[in-house]
Amino acid sequence: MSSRTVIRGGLVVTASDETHADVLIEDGRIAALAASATPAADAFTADRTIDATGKYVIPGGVDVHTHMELPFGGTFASDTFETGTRAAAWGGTTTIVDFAVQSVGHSLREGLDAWHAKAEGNCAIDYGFHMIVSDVNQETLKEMDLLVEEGVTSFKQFMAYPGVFYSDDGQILRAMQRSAENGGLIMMHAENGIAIDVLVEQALARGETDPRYHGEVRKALLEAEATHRAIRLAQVAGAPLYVVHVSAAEAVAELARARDEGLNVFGETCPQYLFLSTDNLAEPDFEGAKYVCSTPLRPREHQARLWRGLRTNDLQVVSTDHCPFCFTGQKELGRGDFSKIPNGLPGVENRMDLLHQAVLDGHISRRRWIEIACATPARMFGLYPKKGTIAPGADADVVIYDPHAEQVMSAETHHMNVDYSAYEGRRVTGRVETVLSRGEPVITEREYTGRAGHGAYTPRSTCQYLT
Ligand SMILES: NC(=O)NCCC(=O)O
Ligand SMILES: [Zn+2]
Ligand SMILES: [Zn+2]
Repeated sequence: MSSRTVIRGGLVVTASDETHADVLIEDGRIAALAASATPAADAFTADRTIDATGKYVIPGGVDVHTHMELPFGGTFASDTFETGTRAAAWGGTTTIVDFAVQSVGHSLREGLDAWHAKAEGNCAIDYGFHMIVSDVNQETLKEMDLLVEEGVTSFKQFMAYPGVFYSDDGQILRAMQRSAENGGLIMMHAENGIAIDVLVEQALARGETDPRYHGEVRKALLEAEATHRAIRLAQVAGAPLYVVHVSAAEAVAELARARDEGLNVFGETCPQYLFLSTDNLAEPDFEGAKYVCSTPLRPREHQARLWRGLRTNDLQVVSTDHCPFCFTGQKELGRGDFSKIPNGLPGVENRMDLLHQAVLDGHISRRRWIEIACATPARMFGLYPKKGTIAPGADADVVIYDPHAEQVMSAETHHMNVDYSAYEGRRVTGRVETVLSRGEPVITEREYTGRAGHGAYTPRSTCQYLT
């Protein structure tokens, strides 16, 4: 039986437009938009009406960098696909793209199957997968072609974490050459991990064991150097490149230079680099461990360059790199040795709100908010226009957003399965009120009305952002 919902009276904000319009949803998709209070809109009939007067009607967020249940440093990221996707919905995100992991000595297929098994039947919102390639060999390269065909069209490689996820330059070049042929997009963790490991060893030998040394050894110059090297390897391979979790001003400069040269090089940053800094890493009593992630938080001065990059489109996407570890029992593994603190921050629930606050603070425009958090990530990873916009034919992944509601971020009230908030006590204006995923209410006026298993695996086409 056909079901129809109409959202009336809101300001519909997409990456390209802001219009007071009513939105008609039919069978899980956007059926039509019409200017509010006009005969065309009044003609919309529906089983359910949502009053969005005074609110924004925005596309559901697309977070293309999450790590639910990631094994790391002898433990696992604390959000499962069930808890993590529920929290994402609370924060106005309706699609995640998570990272399936190939372990060294195993195939891509084994890794992908394992991640499908973790996610299937458990997600509240739609999801797709990138593939972490940890072991580039002839078989892996062939498998990359098959994965692209079946909708896993992006591959993460690491210039960091020697002995775990690390690929050397030859392996990176080979994977890039393959992606130049098969249409895949290489996502790069750009830090010189070999040099960093030397600095880690030297710091520990000097007795520098506190969390703040994590930030000191993972130098901005070593992020910039790796970013430069990745760009030039991609150029030699004739492949596009997407650099993940960019945090250093010097790395943004490398991306900007390459883009000025006309290369298909893209960059993502994350809220933690825009809103947090080495001040957090230096918090006493081991509290700084809460902020250990890689690339690391940087001194506050880097933030202005990141915001500028977002405005000038030298950075195109803000995703979360959501990779939560509880302070108790997980981050504590690194007491007395910062290199044993599991790397990662929680944030899947906070991204849309923090970026809305950035609109209010004058860093970005309202449409740019939607562009970097919804539309471009969808385009970059082959999900557009099904995801990332509000237009006829798109999935009805829609958020009713109250731009005036005040909230204080806190672990007391968040829904992520982690015992601290990286933004504890931060006041922001703006809050998600209602969330639809393919027309189904997941959050209804700040009550969870979704269900594990509603979220569907979403195969992706290749990158739609190439020039
Ligand atoms: N970023 C981080 O610290 N943890 C997750 C793994 C990664 O993205 O490198
Ligand atoms: Zn990474
Ligand atoms: Zn990550």
